Amino acid sequence: MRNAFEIQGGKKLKGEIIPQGAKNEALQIISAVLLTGEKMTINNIPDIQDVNRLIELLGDMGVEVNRISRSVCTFEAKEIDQDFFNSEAFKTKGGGLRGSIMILGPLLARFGKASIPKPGGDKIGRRRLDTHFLGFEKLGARFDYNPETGFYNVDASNLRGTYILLDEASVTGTANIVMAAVLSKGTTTIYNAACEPYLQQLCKMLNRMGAKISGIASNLLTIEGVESLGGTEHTMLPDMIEIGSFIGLAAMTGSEITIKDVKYAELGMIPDVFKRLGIQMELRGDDIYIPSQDHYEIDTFIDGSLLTVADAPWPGFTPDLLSIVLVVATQAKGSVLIHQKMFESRLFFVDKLLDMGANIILCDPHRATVIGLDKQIQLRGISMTSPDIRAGVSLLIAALSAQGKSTIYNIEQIERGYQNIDARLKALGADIVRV
Ligand SMILES: CC(=O)N[C@H]1[C@@H](OP(=O)(O)OP(=O)(O)OC[C@H]2O[C@@H](n3ccc(=O)[nH]c3=O)[C@H](O)[C@@H]2O)O[C@H](CO)[C@@H](O)[C@@H]1O
Ligand SMILES: C=C(OP(=O)(O)O)C(=O)O
Repeated sequence: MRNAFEIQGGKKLKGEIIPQGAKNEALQIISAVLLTGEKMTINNIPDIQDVNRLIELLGDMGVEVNRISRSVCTFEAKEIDQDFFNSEAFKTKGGGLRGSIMILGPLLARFGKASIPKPGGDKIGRRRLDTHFLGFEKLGARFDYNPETGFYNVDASNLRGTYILLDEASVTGTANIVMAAVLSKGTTTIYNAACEPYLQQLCKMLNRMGAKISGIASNLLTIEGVESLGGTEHTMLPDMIEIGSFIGLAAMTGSEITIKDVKYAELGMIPDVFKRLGIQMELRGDDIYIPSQDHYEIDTFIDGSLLTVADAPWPGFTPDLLSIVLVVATQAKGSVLIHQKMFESRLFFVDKLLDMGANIILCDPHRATVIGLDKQIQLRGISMTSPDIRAGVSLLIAALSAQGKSTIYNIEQIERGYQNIDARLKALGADIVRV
């Protein structure tokens, strides 16, 4: 199996790149097709493992799936094969990705019961699901977890709207509860709701299907339950995490890159965080143009103290881009403290960057101080294994900037979230071979 990339680093890249549709939005939107028996047409679907697995799972459940092209798919969830939920196939496939947890809300809303194997996803620390189940319970569901089978079973024949204060602003948790609430009786109020663009897109689509959700983009959602939902068409936003990854890639490799049609207004503080690392960029129409730059200098706080880049629930900075910020900082002038507040095992990949010659002090599992090399010393190519999706891309960026050859193993981790990444980077001049 060809599951490694061999990279000859040190080349400047040049050209235009189109971001894929957003992975984390796609997982919500595709789960939501279960809420109606009518036809749903979904555009700009990223052709990546996680999303393809979810689409396959829906097909196995009995949803009529028509893949018109790699990026457009129609779904009709007229009937669902309830026996499939007891099968080994469901255990393997459902457990294979984190996003599968979001079929629970729609299944509960429409069929009154659902079960799901403990979901997969990255090993980036503890990833609890309390918010999801506490929310379902508030709506009147009962759930149990069977440690022997590894299944969560939820029963909810009569969901009723209520006031829910989420114990944390969980992204997939909010999506799940919203999808359960749209068909519940009465009014549901969700406070401390996550409000990422993924969720805004989901809520807007649900409203087009006939749902009554207000407060979209805020952390207070009000949902008036309706009897049923109809079909609609939906187009995914460009993937903001991919856009951030490409900004980092351009800076680190000194490349001139234009990222096309980014939907800038939806990127929140992402461009500003990269600008504080000293990276120049220009908004041209709706494209981000990054000139080739040999140096970039990290800003300090106004009082002159060391800059900290930390994650926070939206509109804060997404944790999914902190690994990329970290790697880009290794070649900046100046220093920065990276504070990964949400996940406790997402910074350990810095060991690989240390092997490549980067100057980083891992203070504790959540914090790393990066002392930039200002491109005075290039990183060295090494062999490494990708531990998770974003660390994987960060290592790929490091390898593309490094002197000599690097090999990255376990690239499924990268490919579950980045579409055709080797071919797309090769088109910009990168030297990547799949081995
Ligand atoms: C499929 C999908 O969409 N995955 C994304 C989703 O995962 P997911 O929805 O699983 O992540 P959650 O938002 O539930 O939580 C992520 C982590 O942050 C912690 N937490 C969360 C909210 C909060 O207010 N305080 C807090 O500490 C949680 O305990 C957890 O450790 O959101 C994460 C956080 O943006 C992203 O990294 C994932 O890429
Ligand atoms: C952590 C991520 O994905 P998942 O939640 O699917 O593991 C991610 O997209 O960075």
